[in-house]
Amino acid sequence: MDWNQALQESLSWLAVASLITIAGFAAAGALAVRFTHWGGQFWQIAGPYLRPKHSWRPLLVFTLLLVLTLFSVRMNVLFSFWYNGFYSALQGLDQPAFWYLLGVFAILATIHVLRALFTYYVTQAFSIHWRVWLNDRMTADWMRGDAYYRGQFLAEPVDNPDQRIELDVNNFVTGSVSLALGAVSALVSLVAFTAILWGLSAPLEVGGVEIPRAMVFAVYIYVIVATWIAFRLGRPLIRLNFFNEKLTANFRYALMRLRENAENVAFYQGTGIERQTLLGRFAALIGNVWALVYRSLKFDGFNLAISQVAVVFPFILQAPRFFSGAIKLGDVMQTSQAFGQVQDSLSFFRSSYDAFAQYRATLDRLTGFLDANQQARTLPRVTTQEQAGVLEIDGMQVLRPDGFRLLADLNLRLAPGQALLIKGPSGSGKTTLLRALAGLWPYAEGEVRRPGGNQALFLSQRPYLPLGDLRTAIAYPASSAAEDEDRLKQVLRQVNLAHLTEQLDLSQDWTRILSVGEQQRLAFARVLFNRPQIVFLDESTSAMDEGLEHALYSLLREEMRDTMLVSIGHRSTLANFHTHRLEVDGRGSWSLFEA
Ligand SMILES: Nc1ncnc2c1ncn2[C@@H]1O[C@H](COP(=O)(O)OP(=O)(O)OP(=O)(O)O)[C@@H](O)[C@H]1O
Repeated sequence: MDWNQALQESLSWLAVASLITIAGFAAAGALAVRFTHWGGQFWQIAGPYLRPKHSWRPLLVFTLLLVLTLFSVRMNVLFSFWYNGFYSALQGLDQPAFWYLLGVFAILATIHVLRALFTYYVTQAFSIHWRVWLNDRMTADWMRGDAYYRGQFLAEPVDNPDQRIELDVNNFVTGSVSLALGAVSALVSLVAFTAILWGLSAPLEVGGVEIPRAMVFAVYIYVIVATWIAFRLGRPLIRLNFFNEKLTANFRYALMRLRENAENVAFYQGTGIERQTLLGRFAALIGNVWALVYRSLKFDGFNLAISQVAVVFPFILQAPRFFSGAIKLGDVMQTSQAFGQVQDSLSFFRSSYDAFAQYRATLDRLTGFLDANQQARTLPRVTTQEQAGVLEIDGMQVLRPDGFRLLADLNLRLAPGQALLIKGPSGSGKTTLLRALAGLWPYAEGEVRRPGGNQALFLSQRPYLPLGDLRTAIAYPASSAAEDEDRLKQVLRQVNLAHLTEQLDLSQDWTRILSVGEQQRLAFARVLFNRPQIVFLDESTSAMDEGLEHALYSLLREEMRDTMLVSIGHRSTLANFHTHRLEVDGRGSWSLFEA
């Protein structure tokens, strides 16, 4: 190799290889997207990001990554020629060449280090931007059209959306980048180093038959046979790794559930049975870990042995020519290196089999998630029109998921300041009616006109406090600004939670700290803070005594005279605060009374 020409040659090699690789990659990518299932899935997830319509940047950066991958292959090729020259100089006791090649090495090594760091940075930046975009898309898609809630009504609801958003998005991005660049690197290295081996190999006579370029054929046969055996040995690892993830998740879920329900378990003194569950799940996990260990012993043992043989195999093949003086030490060393590179490149496809299987599982989970969200959005819901200052229900039918009719043909109208109390036996569909009015319940028909957006507030049976500080919890779903401080304190005092006024900025797990009754009072503070035109209260005072319930309803009526109320409640004392009463029997019939 003429090192004076190396830069120029390398640049033209890089230009040609880049053009071929980019064209080949684009063509292979388009074919995969068009004709393979996984390609289609990939495009469903990543298409909107990679399309130039969105931005040219991702495509340009990925192209840069392809070029950097080729650059890395070229560096390896240069190093292999450097080794050749260096060992030949040593063998020839050629001191000037020795020092000259050390100088060349300094340049090569500097470029190599800078290239590696730059490639690392660009790969990470590309992955991070992609992950940010994908996370944004997935969470937005999950929230859009209430898919996160309505997904439960699908025939096959998706499991663990949290895992899909957090873990699978990350795995998808890293998997896509590493598999794509790994395959390109392996293929280009394969071509480049096969060419080097081709140049270094001589014919070999086996049983009187002369095999031309025997070295190249020997490498391929060696690696293909080794790959096939390793593949057979390693195949069960895919299943074992899959189980490992699943069993770990099961164990972690059991631990998390115990933590979530600590108080209940403690009251029941149920630690014995909980421990049994934990140990049972852990035993399953550990059983699988042992299976992984035994399988890895065979698999890694074989791989280690093969790579040890691979150290000497090229030397053995080239030994006769070296000792006969036909080739130099440098050629032998370069042969060994090229042999290693070809072996690595071919091995990539074997070792990636596992990674690719996991990648396909990730694709399944992400596309399954997007499809389920889409289906959840297309589930029917009552037609809701936003209209200020009125609640009108026309021809509403509410069914159970099994088709049983809970409520038939409901019609009613509320004007500002009016209040409706819904009563009926347990399980008669009162909460479900509120779900239908909120547009959440898919098994309902009819038309609803009511205030929308922030002007309607639904307080559900189980109080909900978001993560974060207390001011966020009070203002929810609105956000609170600094100037709201006085109003926040005032509404807290109004609902008898004056002791919390100094803790507005404290981030705690408020659901755990506050009693259910206090959480219900906080929900009333939320109503007073947001002042909506209509409030739906589903047994929102169930944990309070009658006196407190009376005080809070009186407060609502005094402070928000024009607000419409729709309450569900069992206590007769509630009737005083409502202008209308709707009684449902849970079999379709209903009666409306005016107070
Ligand atoms: N997601 C669901 N899947 C299947 N059935 C459901 C679902 N949600 C509610 N149901 C059923 O619909 C019926 C009405 O439930 P709903 O919660 O509306 O009753 P309710 O009148 O509010 O009862 P309670 O007074 O006890 O709160 C019940 O039989 C319940 O089991």
